[in-house]
Amino acid sequence: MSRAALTATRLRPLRPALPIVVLLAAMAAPYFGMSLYAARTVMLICGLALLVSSINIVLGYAGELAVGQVALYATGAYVAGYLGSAHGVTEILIVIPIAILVVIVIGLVTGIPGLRLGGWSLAMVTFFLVLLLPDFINVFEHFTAGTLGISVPAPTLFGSTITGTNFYFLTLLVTALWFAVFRNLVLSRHGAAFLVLKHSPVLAASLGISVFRLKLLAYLFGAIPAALAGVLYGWLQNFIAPDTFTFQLALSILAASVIGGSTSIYGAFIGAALLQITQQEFTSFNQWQLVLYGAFLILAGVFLYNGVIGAGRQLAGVLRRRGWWPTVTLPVRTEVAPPPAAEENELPGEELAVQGVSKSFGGNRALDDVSVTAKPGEVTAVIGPNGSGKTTLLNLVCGFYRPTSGTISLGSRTLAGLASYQVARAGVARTFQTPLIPKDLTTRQFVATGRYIGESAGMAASILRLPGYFRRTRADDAEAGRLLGLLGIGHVAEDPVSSLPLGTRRLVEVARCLAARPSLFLFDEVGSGLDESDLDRLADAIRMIKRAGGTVVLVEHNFPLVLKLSDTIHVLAQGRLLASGTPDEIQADPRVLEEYVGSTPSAEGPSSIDDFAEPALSQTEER
Ligand SMILES: Nc1ncnc2c1ncn2[C@@H]1O[C@H](COP(=O)(O)OP(=O)(O)OP(=O)(O)O)[C@@H](O)[C@H]1O
Repeated sequence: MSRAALTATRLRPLRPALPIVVLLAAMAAPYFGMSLYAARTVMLICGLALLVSSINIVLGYAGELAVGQVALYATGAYVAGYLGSAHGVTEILIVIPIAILVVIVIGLVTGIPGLRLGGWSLAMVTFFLVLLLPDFINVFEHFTAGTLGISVPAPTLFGSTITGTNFYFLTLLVTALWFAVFRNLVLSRHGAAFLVLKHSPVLAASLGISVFRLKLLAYLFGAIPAALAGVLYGWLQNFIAPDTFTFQLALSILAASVIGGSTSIYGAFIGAALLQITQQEFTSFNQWQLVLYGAFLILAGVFLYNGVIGAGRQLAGVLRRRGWWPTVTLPVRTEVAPPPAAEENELPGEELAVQGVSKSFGGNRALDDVSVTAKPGEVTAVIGPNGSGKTTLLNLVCGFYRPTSGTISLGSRTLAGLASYQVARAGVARTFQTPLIPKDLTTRQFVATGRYIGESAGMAASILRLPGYFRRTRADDAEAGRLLGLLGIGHVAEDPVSSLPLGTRRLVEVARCLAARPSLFLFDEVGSGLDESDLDRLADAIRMIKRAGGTVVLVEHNFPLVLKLSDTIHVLAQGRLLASGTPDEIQADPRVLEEYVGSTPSAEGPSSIDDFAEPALSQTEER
């Protein structure tokens, strides 16, 4: 890592520990004459905030619409009711784990088929879960007492009954603990993985993330606060009946999530408070709530990104730019030695062998019997006119498509037939023709997602903030900063990655690939849209990968860049391999010129392919 990057400073908005202050104030309130009504309101807001956080994890972070939280909420309440009234089990440390276990089982039963089928299946499965809830309650009448409802005895802790102010404290404590867990998870590399998944499952898979597993994990994780909310609600009410758990409630917590900001942690409290207070204070509101929530969801979807929290962040951004918002300068953590540069630490390059690969899309033969090899320590370019099959070739290598025939291997491993995330784990990293850039991540965080599969996931370490979490975060931060510096864009490390212009996004994608330290780099039109200085930096980075022993496949329209960097060039035309050779051989090949120009070279016509390419780098530079 460069000294400059190490000693650089980062600007962060001033964030007082507001949640802790609010929690302490709420804890102290009973000692300052808080009314029972106010305490009850706070407890109901906590319960709703737990429910809303369930939606935030699944929808706001992992991007999967699931509306079954109300069913899981009901499950938590009924578990507390059944255990207490039928078995006399009211011990908090027994009831809460059982409720969590039951909702996780329900989550698995609904989530596995819902997510396996893809598309809107999970939304449909959970929608019907809520719709059929009254029927389920009747079917399981033995446990639920059907439409009559069931009493929920007060909870106990080590034999002492928890009521009144103690129950108020219990509610605050459970809510605070959950939000600490939620915060620690989403502010770790796992939260970044959720945001990547939300933006693009294709990108997530290319980082080695199993989309199905991560979505299921988010869904199950999101079931936990719903169960907690249900148990607390049952204990608060001491009686539950099916008419509480309606589809109307499902819609209102969805609206609360959108109001607060679904990709936020504490926005859940804003949404929950608005929901609870409007319901309590304006009784006429209740008959209009479905219409109003529906209208609000449409309006918020169109005009508001990430609810009140998003609007607040935008406003803070504007104020900060004008110098009206306080900022603190944090030194970059320098106590950890940065990992060695790739050049000092050889890349594990392996040979890519594509043998006789064909791919048809219906009647369209996108690739026809193509064989290409790419060696470690070399840059292998694949060029060809639009629609000649270059991206299809990359997609086949990455496992996004399966070849109609032929084999693909990397070193001794066969890639064809592996799922895309398995290909990534086998050591393949790629950029995309249109860079896939998630929202709500800084550039540094995004580059660090390249390292997601490099080390064990450490979810428990992240949630509990164990030393391993800090070690990994420092290493991720340092490596991401180093790579950004290497590409000459270290100054954007703390900027939202989605705010970057196209050229910078392409360089950021290269940094993300480098972070994975893969055996094979697949660069898809990575030079497109870059100005000359960016192209120089890109060329330097590719040369560095080559020197470090990495295998590079470069799909590129910028012919001068290709000539400058490549050891071997393969030319595709209409899905077939037209020519292969060194840059000199390819430049001199009349078939290639004809394919690009549409005629054989003539005295009047262009003399080389790069007459048609975007002017960029001098070909006379060192290869
Ligand atoms: N998923 C798909 N479904 C149907 N046809 C496809 C699909 N992907 C690619 N094709 C077709 O395969 C052919 C090759 O497309 P491909 O995108 O690989 O070309 P390319 O050389 O990368 O072009 P460009 O330089 O414009 O990116 C085209 O005819 C395209 O329409």
